[in-house]
Amino acid sequence: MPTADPPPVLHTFGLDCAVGAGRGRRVILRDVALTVAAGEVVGLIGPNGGGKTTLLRTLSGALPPARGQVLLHGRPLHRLTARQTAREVALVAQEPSGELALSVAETVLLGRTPHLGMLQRQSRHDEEIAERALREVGVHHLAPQEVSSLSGGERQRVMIARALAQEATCLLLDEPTNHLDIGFQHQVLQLLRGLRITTVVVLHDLNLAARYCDRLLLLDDGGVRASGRPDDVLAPDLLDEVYGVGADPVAASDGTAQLLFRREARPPSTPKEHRP
Ligand SMILES: Nc1ncnc2c1ncn2[C@@H]1O[C@H](COP(=O)(O)OP(=O)(O)OP(=O)(O)O)[C@@H](O)[C@H]1O
Repeated sequence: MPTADPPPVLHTFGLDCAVGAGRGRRVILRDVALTVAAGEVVGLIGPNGGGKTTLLRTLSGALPPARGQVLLHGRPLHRLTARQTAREVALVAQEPSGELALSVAETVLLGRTPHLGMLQRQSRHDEEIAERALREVGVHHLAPQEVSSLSGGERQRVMIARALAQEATCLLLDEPTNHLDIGFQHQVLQLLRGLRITTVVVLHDLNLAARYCDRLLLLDDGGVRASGRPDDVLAPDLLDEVYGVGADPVAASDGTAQLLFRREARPPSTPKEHRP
């Protein structure tokens, strides 16, 4: 008997995403269709306030869907316990919270928490996984230092190491290249690609998104404006419409398509319908 293909790691249908509660509740995105297969790297792009973080938080289970569902390995995310979700999904938020008083080593070891039983302490095995994650991200030398003493870029890499220590099957990263110098931006994205873990990553740099993502989802005006291969999504006409910036595609020496942005840009405060 033929075996059925495994379900995608992430799948949404009829998904509306909202923030706030009660009378302050606001639907930010409507009808988001997203399917992420095992090992794929999908980039979320779009202008400020377009809903990238809101979608990422909904995919992580931190925000409940306003409508529709998120399926994780074919199972409705809202039916999983926080612990079950944390074994499968690691979210690296834009700003770390709460870990600043801990050392780097302790922070990364926290990534093992979903794998421990009640009152169970981390074992040597957990410490080895945490040490490997620190090495993979190139911050092993910072292990004894307090997170509060790190630079923005070092802190960012520690948070990625913690996500790796979590050994989740799906990584969700909100602007992981924020604060990183150009060398580390490429290093971190190369590392993520090399891990072959299913990844959804918010990126503002469209050239990094083109280079490192298999597919892109462009969020704007309350929904998905385009999705598909980077070459298709990063079409100059669409970028002009969404960002108000002219872009010329050029071939990089390694053959990947990159964008050269023109200097003139429409003022971002001009509503789109009134732009020249
Ligand atoms: N808790 C909240 N209450 C009310 N509005 C919110 C809340 N969180 C986010 N928003 C609003 O939701 C919209 C989408 O925000 P979101 O952070 O998802 O956008 P983004 O695409 O990640 O933006 P950026 O590129 O600037 O990080 C914004 O208009 C934002 O002000």
